[in-house]
Amino acid sequence: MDAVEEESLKTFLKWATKLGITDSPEHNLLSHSIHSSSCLGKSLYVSHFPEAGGRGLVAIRDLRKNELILKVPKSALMTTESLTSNDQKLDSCIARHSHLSSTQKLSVCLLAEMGKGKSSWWHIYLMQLPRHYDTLASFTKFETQALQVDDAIWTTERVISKAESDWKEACPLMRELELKPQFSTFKAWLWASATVSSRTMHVPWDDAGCLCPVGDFFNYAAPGEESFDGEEDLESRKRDTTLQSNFLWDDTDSSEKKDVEQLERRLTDAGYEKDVDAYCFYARDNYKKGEQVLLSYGTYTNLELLEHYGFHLIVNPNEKAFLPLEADIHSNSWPQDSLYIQWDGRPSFALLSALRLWTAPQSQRKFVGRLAYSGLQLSAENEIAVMKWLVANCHTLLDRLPSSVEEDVLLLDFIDNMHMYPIHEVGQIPLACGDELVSFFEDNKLQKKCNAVEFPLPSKAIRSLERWKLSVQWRLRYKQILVCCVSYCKEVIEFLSSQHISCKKAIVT
Ligand SMILES: C[S@@+](CC[C@H](N)C(=O)[O-])C[C@H]1O[C@@H](n2cnc3c(N)ncnc32)[C@H](O)[C@@H]1O
Repeated sequence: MDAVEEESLKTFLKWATKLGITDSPEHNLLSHSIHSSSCLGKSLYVSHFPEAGGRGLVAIRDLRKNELILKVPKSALMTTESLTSNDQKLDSCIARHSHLSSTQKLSVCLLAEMGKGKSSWWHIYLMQLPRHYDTLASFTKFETQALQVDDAIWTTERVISKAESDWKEACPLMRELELKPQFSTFKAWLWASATVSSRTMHVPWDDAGCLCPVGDFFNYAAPGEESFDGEEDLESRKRDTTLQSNFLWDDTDSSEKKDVEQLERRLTDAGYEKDVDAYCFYARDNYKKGEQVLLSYGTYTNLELLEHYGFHLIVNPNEKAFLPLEADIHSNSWPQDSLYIQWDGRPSFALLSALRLWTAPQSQRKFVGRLAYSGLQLSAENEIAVMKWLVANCHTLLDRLPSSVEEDVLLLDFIDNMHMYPIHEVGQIPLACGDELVSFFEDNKLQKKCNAVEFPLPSKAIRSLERWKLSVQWRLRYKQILVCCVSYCKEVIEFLSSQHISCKKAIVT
């Protein structure tokens, strides 16, 4: 953090203190000195975590799981309501455009507030917001194609066109508000909508949520990593629930459902609490002094994290790799989005069950249906056929993609070290993904005389490089899951085949 950023952070933390934001919430808010120079310093402080989210919050003492560690009063939350209540013109214009979604309205309010510059009551907070984001909506065509997997490319294209149509719909409102031209461009819209998407927190009175100063410094940890007090993990509980509600036990005990609901609620470590009129944040785990304190924003796959937050995780227990499936595999009963390969390479409960049933002879399907839906193997032959189907389909998919795992690893290594080369002769770069690299240079208009590229790259190209890297990392992770699935299936085949042989031997002898 440079001196200017440090000064700006200090000013912000002092401003936040005056609003009653505190990391020592056990003390009465009123007794907490509003003359203190920082609202942090008792439990948390702002720090930098280059490998885990950049700016974030560090524990400055040991924290206990479930301990209340931050409280942000309602008066410090930025919402459409709070922004319009101080601005009559904004209020009446928004009211005339009631057809816009709540996120469109909050995005416009945010741009209107930015347009006020230093005269905005929120100016000090607005200066703390990132200047740009890497969410999918900001991906160029080149960066989108770099995802390689059709589903991911389609999702990105859909997200980009949704952002464009949202902006076009909001343009008449922004014209009415007479926003300065730079605050009503598509680029400005992308910034505002990414701010809303990546930083808002749920509040019960507005679907768009709220911007929560200081609370929005928490970086993300995926739910599913921590233990649920010795209970089985949520995914398996959820799977059970899906199974129960869809097929076999429609008369599920409602206490069972409540139990799962309760577990789901505990996925959120923060929430608006009406009785104290404040947003309250609880430690999701025990933290040692010096550790980054994280928050779970919800359960997301890596593509969803990219879409809403502009990052993804190397290890994400909620990651899913989808395979193209023939219609009759899922037509039976399972929702299509439950049929995937898990982050560890194992087929999901539903995919395994659907494949077992689909692989069984047509005449036996009715008879073995109950077994399959209960998650049981139908027979060793059936299981081997399922595993072989998975191996073959993973291979087909991997072969169809333009680059291999090894090539992606080399490319990422090259991207990371690019800055170390003073000048590149593009034609001489010995990389399997050389064509892609040339496209990156062309896309960013970086080629100069004699095909050479000058470093350091301009800042626009550096940002594009970051997004390209996110795409390559994403597709690499996808391929690694398929590779893990192949290994897993081969192990199962080997195990079942050896058992089958020893069984036959036992019968013969
Ligand atoms: C609510 S903000 C968290 C604070 C943010 N780092 C900041 O500087 O303001 C969410 C953003 O932080 C980043 N982020 C959060 N958790 C992350 C993680 N585990 N890995 C990488 N980036 C993360 C992403 O850019 C995301 O959009």
